[in-house]
Amino acid sequence: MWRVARSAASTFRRTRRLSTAISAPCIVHKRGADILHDPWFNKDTGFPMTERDRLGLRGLLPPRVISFEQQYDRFMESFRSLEKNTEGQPESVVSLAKWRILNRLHDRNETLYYRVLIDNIKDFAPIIYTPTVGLVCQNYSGLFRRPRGMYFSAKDKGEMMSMIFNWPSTQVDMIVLTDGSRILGLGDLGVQGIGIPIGKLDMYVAAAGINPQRVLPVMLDVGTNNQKLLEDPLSLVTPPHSVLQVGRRGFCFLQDFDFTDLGLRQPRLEGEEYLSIVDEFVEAVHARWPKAVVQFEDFQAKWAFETLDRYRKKFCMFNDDIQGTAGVALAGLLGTVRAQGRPLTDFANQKIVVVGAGSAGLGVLKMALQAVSRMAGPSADPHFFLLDKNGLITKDRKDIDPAALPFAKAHHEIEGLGLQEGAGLAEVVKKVKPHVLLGLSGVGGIFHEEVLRAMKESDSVRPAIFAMSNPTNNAECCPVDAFKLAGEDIVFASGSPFANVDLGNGKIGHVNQANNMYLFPGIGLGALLSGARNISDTMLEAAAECLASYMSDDEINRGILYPSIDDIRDITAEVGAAVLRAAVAEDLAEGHGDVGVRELQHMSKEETIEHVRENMWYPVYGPLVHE
Ligand SMILES: NC(=O)C1=CN([C@@H]2O[C@H](COP(=O)(O)OP(=O)(O)OC[C@H]3O[C@@H](n4cnc5c(N)ncnc54)[C@H](O)[C@@H]3O)[C@@H](O)[C@H]2O)C=CC1
Ligand SMILES: CC(=O)C(=O)O
Ligand SMILES: [Mg+2]
Repeated sequence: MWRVARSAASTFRRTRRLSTAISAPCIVHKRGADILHDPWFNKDTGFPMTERDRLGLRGLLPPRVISFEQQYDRFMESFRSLEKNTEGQPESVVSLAKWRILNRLHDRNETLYYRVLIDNIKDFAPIIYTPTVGLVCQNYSGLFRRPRGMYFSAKDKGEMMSMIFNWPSTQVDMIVLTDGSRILGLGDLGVQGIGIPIGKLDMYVAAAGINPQRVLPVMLDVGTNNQKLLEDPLSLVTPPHSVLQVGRRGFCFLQDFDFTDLGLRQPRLEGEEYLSIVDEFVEAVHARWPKAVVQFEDFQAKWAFETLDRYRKKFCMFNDDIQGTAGVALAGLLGTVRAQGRPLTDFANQKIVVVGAGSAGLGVLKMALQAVSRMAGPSADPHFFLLDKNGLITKDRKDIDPAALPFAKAHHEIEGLGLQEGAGLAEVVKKVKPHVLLGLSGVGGIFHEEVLRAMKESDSVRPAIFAMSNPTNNAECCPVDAFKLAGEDIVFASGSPFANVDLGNGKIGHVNQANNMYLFPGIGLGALLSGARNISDTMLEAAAECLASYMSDDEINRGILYPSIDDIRDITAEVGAAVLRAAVAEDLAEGHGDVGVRELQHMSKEETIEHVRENMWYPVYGPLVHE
């Protein structure tokens, strides 16, 4: 059994879980074919005979009962043969074929789907999350088969309070919401952006053990400013050739695809009209599920900041691109200080060039500034340099974004370096000689040869290059170029996964994945289990510190800043516990379920971690009981 196991260690982990997993009975209000068509309850051929009798399934399935393990093996076999059969095909073709086989299982049998996802997270995260999820969003209207999640459009104004009750689950714990306006580095994809909340919530189930019956992906469709979607509803954002090639290989067929965009065909709402839609949605959610945690995802910067300010004190919500990214980047930046053999307080002296002054870049700098102030006092003078598409941002910038103002350089700070307003990236890197170059620009390849070579002259013994933009093609540089041009001693991180680099002579250039996936599941889980009224900066700092301290000195010395994605449940349990404890300490916790605040207050750190672990859902076939 478990032929897919890649190592003895993972086989052991899986076997242990199998034998200790407790399968509580689950009440269903359906019978017969309705159960087979419901992915929450469907076990395919895995229904035991007693259950088939009890639920009116006898005769609706072939007679042989197939065990969960056999179903798992069969799925993995078909996945591996798909890999084999698509060898040599263009990468987009292979990725979409893999996404489709997983998506079909997701739509049919969630227990089996999440089990294969959890056990093979390293292989499957790049399919259900970045980078393939970007390709899926770009082609979403064509790939659409069954709805998943909820769609609230500008046309639903006045109806949302009743619409929210159309969702079939009585309890929802986690909601991921997008308006599709800035999907990864791919821009405005309108309603097609729904793939992102779905992918993020898959990570919530896999990493944080949120019960998939209690998650809700949401698309707020207020129109799109993507001319292609507006003007040419019969075309995809990317040409459908990849889909056609998959068809020729026999995995899907051209006639399967309906190339019609599925969203509102109108320009995006702006100003008060826009906000009134978001207000109505947030109030409807709060009315039905007052303790649900809401994650805002991939909103264009102006609305990302505005909605965060507007709701963060009123509801339990956070913006992943601003706040989750900031924590992951800060943890990585603290790791690079350790990798240089410096004490953590030296972070205050690091020269950091951030390229991209949007929701992510500004979020990172804001959190980094808070960290420097904690270390060196409020009068600390951090050495941060911020660039956007118009180059270095200084106080001379006309119409400067108020959110960027705290990081804009004054004339006297840069004149000694010979820099001025709007200086280009290569010039800034050559003159500043930064310890860290961090990209959150969404522009693929802007850390070009001249920039990377300039990093070789960094004042750091271990310069760090973070090319954090997603998906893969939007990364500011690839690791092979970074190690080749900036030197083998660099520390490297990217937002989407890349393979480690073979540097020859047995040396490996380690590629870290600096992605908010290491924090958002723990932030959401910790907030949920604490019953926090809202998500404070202290809770977010606790998450970042927990991630930063997770790695051993040996790993850090080898340039490994983040845990392996195989350990994502472990790190999420620790982050969740850190967030929970911070909420309790700050008096923001109200308890969750039958665990009240007093009980949470009395838990030690280890007990809190154990409590978080025990509350993680794990996919097993439990007995179904009809009511
Ligand atoms: N690794 C991770 O966990 C995360 C990665 N991201 C990625 O970061 C990227 C940016 O996201 P947001 O900040 O939300 O986008 P945004 O659209 O709010 O900001 C982009 C910024 O980049 C700047 N920019 C554009 N072209 C540039 C150029 N040629 N040179 C310098 N700056 C340039 C823009 O002026 C703007 O300030 C996206 O690709 C996204 O996928 C975002 C969140 C998390
Ligand atoms: C990872 C993520 O949240 C982004 O690229 O937007
Ligand atoms: Mg995002």
